[in-house]
Amino acid sequence: MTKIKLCGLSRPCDIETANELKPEYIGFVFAQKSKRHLTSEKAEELKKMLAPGIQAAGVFVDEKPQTVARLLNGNIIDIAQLHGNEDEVYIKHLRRLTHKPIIQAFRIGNASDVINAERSIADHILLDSGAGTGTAFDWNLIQSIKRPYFLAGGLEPCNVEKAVRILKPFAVDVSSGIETNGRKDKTKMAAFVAAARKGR
Ligand SMILES: O=C(O)c1ccccc1NCC(=O)[C@H](O)[C@H](O)COP(=O)(O)O
Repeated sequence: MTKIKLCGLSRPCDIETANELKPEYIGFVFAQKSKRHLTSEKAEELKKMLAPGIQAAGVFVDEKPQTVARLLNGNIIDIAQLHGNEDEVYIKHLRRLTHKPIIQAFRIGNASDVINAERSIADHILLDSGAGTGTAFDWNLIQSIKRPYFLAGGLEPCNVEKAVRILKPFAVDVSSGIETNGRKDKTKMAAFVAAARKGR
């Protein structure tokens, strides 16, 4: 059954909404240049509010492995989402610092990107068009992928049901599609979760 990840939560009211909607994952963005960037102190405060059973992913872009491991081992996040140029050497290094799971994100522009994603040594792969940009990649490129994946990029309440029904991803991941004027929108979050569940 396709799981749901609501990414880029940054306010207590976003966590309250997530606790009501019960997605399997939420995401905190630690990428320095992101408009959704959170400090570790803020993330810790929000994580304490999060209902048990919802896992918090931390989104990083080429962050020091020690910083990622500190957040994982301190239970501020439960899973690391690597969204930069992190390679096998980086992932092996991070694995020596923590036993927590790792998602590696891939930008899918052609068939070789899909092959690279399938070969990842990370626990999970996430297929995206960019980095929280709200645009979709060509789903035809992943019609015959064998490995389970998080589907991301341009998902919205109006297209997620179809994505789940046709592609049957391990999980769907959304950020821009549940925002209004750069803030998470409770109505859109609820509509997204309902539509994703309808497609299961
Ligand atoms: O959200 C960001 O600002 C961000 C910055 C740098 C790296 C990754 C980032 N976001 C990742 C995500 O929000 C999602 O995993 C995914 O890209 C979905 O984004 P969207 O297309 O906006 O739904």
